[in-house]
Amino acid sequence: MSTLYEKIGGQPTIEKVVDDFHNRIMADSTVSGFFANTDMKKQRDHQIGFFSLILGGPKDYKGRSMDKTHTGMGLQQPHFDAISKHLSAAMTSSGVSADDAKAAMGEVEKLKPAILNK
Ligand code: HEM
Repeated sequence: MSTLYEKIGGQPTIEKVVDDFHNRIMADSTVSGFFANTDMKKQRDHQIGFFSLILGGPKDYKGRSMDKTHTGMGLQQPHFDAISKHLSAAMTSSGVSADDAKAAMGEVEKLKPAILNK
């Protein structure tokens, strides 16, 4: 059975999704401020590694755990919803099918308790 990572087109699609995702985040003033001190080049590498990992692709994520990463940011449900919306839109505009995008967002949804850990 092929993984979601393979189904959506592997590394090239993930790279496209992450670039589009970051453009959307930085254009949204409700969430862009959280990334004011973030090295977006490093963030790009980590996001590509992370999405590969959670979609069943190569396990070469080099970043921190989701609870450690987001702790102390005071994140609330609306922040999570905004970021999820940008990720979902980035997948659709990168050619990921509606079904595959929905399945991928299901994996992201599972991380919510760790990300909104306060
Ligand atoms: C929706 C699901 C989310 C996923 C899958 C996700 C994933 C990640 C990953 C993989 C990293 C890299 C960690 C590292 O480099 O060690 C990261 C960092 C970060 N995330 Fe998220 N995140 C999510 C939601 C959010 C939300 C809702 C916010 C705020 C609105 C946010 C703000 C940040 C910031 C500011 C960083 C960079 C921290 C730094 O500069 O060290 N994330 N996230």
